[in-house]
Amino acid sequence: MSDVLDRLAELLEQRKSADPQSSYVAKLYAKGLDAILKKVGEEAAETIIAAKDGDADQIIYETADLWFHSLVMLAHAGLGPQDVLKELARREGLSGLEEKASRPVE
Ligand SMILES: N=c1c2ncn([C@@H]3O[C@H](COP(=O)(O)OP(=O)(O)OP(=O)(O)O)[C@@H](O)[C@H]3O)c2ncn1[C@@H]1O[C@H](COP(=O)(O)O)[C@@H](O)[C@H]1O
Repeated sequence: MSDVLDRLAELLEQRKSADPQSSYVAKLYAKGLDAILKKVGEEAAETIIAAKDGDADQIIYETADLWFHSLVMLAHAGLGPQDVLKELARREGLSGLEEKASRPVE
């Protein structure tokens, strides 16, 4: 499934040189970092409301909006989904170590 994130990240890179009139993402880049962060904030709030309402379809829809705008924010910072996935993988390794460390010595 991370293929979807990689393909989207590549598209977001291409949009850095696209015409803002022809693309939502190019328009967002043209507006700048504050506009991108505003969208991340709005989508986070909409995701929270959807989760409170408990409607599964709406939770998925709003989370997709939040992930998408977070990917735009990462691309603006010269980063991508693989950077975040690497960090999660690193934590996965860490939690394994913590688990082992907390096991009683036999
Ligand atoms: N995944 C998305 C995606 N998710 C959400 N959105 C847009 O994000 C916006 C969500 O904002 P809102 O829900 O607040 O709706 P809105 O009121 O229309 O938005 P604003 O005008 O307030 O910004 C909508 O305009 C959606 O169209 C997306 N726009 C683009 N993509 C992907 O990005 C690719 C490149 O898009 P373009 O740059 O438009 O070609 C597309 O092929 C898609 O794969």
